[in-house]
Amino acid sequence: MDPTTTRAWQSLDARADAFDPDLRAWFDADPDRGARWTRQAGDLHVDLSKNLVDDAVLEDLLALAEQTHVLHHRDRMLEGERINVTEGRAVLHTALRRPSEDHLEVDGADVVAEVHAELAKIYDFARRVRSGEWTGASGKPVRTVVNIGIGGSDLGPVMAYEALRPFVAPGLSCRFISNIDPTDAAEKTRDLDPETTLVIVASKTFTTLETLTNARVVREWLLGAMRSRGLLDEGDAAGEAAAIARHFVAVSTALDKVAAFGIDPANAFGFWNWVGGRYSVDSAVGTSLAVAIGPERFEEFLGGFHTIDRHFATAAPRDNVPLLMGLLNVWYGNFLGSDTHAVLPYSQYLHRFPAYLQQLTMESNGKSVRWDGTPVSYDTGEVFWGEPGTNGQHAFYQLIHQGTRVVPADFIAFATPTWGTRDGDADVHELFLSNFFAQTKALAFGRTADEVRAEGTPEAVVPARVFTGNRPTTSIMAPALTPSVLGQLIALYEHITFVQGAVWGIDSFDQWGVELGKKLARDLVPAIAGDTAVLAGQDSSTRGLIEYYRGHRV
Ligand SMILES: O=P(O)(O)OC[C@H]1O[C@](O)(CO)[C@@H](O)[C@@H]1O
Repeated sequence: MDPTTTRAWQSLDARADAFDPDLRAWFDADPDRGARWTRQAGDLHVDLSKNLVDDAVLEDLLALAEQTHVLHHRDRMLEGERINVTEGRAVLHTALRRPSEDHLEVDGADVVAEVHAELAKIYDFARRVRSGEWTGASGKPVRTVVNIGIGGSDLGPVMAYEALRPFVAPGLSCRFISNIDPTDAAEKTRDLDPETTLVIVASKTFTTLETLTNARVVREWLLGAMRSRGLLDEGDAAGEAAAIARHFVAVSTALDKVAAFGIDPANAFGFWNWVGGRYSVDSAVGTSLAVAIGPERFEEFLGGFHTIDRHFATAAPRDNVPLLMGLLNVWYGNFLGSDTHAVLPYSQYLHRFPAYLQQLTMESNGKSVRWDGTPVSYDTGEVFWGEPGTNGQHAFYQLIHQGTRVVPADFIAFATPTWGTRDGDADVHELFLSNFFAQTKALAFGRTADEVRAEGTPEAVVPARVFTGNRPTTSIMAPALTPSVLGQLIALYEHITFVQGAVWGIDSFDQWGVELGKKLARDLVPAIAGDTAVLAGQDSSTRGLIEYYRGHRV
């Protein structure tokens, strides 16, 4: 449906015209605003009070959710209806983290049972690798797991691995190869010991050019390195197959294609086409993580997702954190003119979280037509971006504090640093957190000209030192960055993304927008290689760029 036809949308439109937010005045008038606008979801303590929202706007936003049937749509997703209409698929990433005693039948199969059967295989494999029972071809245990994948088959695993580094088994590490730029695989294999390396080729479709190319490159590297160590003879096909069987496993929904690539399907972990790539870190796509942190911690990770799934499914609308945060994003994007949204984790371990969220949110909600193919007449997905604090403070926060654009921002922090710290680091953590607390305060309340003057600032400089305030933020805190809390954070953003897509009436689960570029890249290969006829058929810009490349390549 077209959300602009709802009464709630029209009311929000009218409200936005006259909206004159004043966080200072709102906090002064309501000493309980902080508590009144704080919600709990699992371990996540979410303070919404520094958003540009009052009770009237909240009521309209909740009415908008009702009039666009967001919660009905949520239930259809959770029950396995084919809400990914352009691909005719169910959307069931939430089934990946349901407990084994649950049941959910889709197309005659109990998907929860299937999930747990696959998890059991992954956990068994992870235990064998971690214990040293699984060895490479020369009998040495695995020291490095190399995940080859891209998009959802890379960003989730690498983000979660980085976030949970303190839980990684000593002596084990992961590397991630994603880019088809040959320097990526070259750099990641340069100092690797092939005898102790296990490669996981992760691709939902097992057709992705980057991943299959990198898998071939790394296979050649591994076999070549084995040969140069005298562990394999030139032309020994059986020896090669045996080496591949010990050093390569795959993750995919297309096990036939895995076999065609030369990986024994017995060494493959599957998932299902009802899991979108960007929603797949908690499927077999997370195998590298399961090996790195171990099955018990991976279970906690899944448990964290499930906690937020339950919250999203059951919490009353006005306490439902993903619903509220999704609706606030709609408020900023569609009514207050924000084009972007910053995510600023005060945790170095979360340094890949914004990049992960970029795929989750922008591949999901960067759409211009609704489910029924009709064009939207309003903005959809905003640009998500971010960097960990405090680094960002010394880079782009200037614009968030004093620029002309309003950038709603989510600040994320943890009470206890717990790991990666040394004795005495508690003080440093407090300095770190003082920045987290200070930034949202500065953004909300700013600094008036009179306050600046009172500091003795020369009059000529006063305007430049004024902070208008009223820069919206949400603060998310949790006790510590554990596997469970990471799962909770990911699920929170998955459901925020869902809520926005549901209000806009778009299909958040397809990604046709990535296809054209892939096709054109394939079509251009002959022109780049020197086919003059194909080159002549290109537009003048593309032709000129290819000619430049051909003229300058050394
Ligand atoms: O896992 P696959 O099939 O290799 O796809 C990788 C990524 O490519 C995309 O399809 C986009 O091209 C993403 O949606 C996906 O996560």
